Amino acid sequence: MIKIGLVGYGKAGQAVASVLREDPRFELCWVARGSSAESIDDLPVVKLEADSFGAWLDAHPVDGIIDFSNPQAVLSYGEAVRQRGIMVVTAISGYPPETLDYIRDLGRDIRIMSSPNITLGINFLLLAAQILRRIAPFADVEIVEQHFRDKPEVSGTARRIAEVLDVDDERITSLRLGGIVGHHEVIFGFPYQTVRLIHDSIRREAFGTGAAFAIEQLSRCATGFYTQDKLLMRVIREELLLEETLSAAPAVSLDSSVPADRAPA
Ligand SMILES: NC(=O)C1=CN([C@@H]2O[C@H](COP(=O)(O)OP(=O)(O)OC[C@H]3O[C@@H](n4cnc5c(N)ncnc54)[C@H](OP(=O)(O)O)[C@@H]3O)[C@@H](O)[C@H]2O)C=CC1
Ligand SMILES: O=C(O)C1=N[C@H](C(=O)O)C[C@H](O)C1
Repeated sequence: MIKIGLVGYGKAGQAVASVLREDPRFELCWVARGSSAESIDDLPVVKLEADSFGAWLDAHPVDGIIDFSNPQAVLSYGEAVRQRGIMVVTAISGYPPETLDYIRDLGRDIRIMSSPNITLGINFLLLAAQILRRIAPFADVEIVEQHFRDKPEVSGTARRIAEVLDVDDERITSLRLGGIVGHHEVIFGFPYQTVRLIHDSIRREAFGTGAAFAIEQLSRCATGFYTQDKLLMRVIREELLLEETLSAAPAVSLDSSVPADRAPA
């Protein structure tokens, strides 16, 4: 069982906590918050402060941390987890470049995954979009992202899509309306056809299942910096390799009277 500490218990963190608590592979041990240490249900809560977090980790040891707080938190817990070899899945979407550099540096000593969108659906869309971009670099590309009314910044997901497709952020259109959890659409404009790749996060629990996938995959990885699309590609590659191995395996006769090379396919 993987023991987890959750950093951030806001809109996303609460949904992630509910998914983790229902999954028998994990034990959610505690929550770190920014402003209060009031307990949540039966969960221990700590106010995240750099100078005391190491002692908290020693008293409340975990195998991994999942971060749905804000871009500053990793600067408060990074060295404490580095010293203890604790793996990290951070889902923060708006890291400044220097903080991303710090996270990559943490990857020299621990397993750490950082992705602006942790859903499996978006990371599959990223892989599909990159394939289409490679075979049709001449196509026009536009990106649409839609989120709940109060989301202040352009989605980190949209910026990541623009980055991997090598298109300018000016091709991103952002809409803010109602309670939309997260909608992303990549539109490829060809002369005589249009391809639309669309992903909708219907409920924030989608971020919980993505985080569960990430921390479980990360527990099988070597020390290093990872992204969710790389962890997903790792599983796809393993599956394809397994399929290739199985299909290349010689036919095996279960009937000793029939030579293996004559066994039915
Ligand atoms: N990668 C992905 O797939 C997703 C990423 N996100 C990202 O996750 C982040 C949080 O989103 P959302 O839940 O909507 O935001 P909220 O504002 O609802 O929640 C943020 C939470 O972080 C806590 N927090 C703030 N500072 C600290 C700190 N230093 N240490 C610990 N906790 C802290 C706050 O705790 P308190 O209330 O106690 O101050 C608050 O509860 C955003 O960056 C968002 O972009 C969100 C969804 C999906
Ligand atoms: O703030 C959110 O909620 C989300 N933020 C991420 C982003 O900025 O891309 C991911 C997801 O769309 C939800």
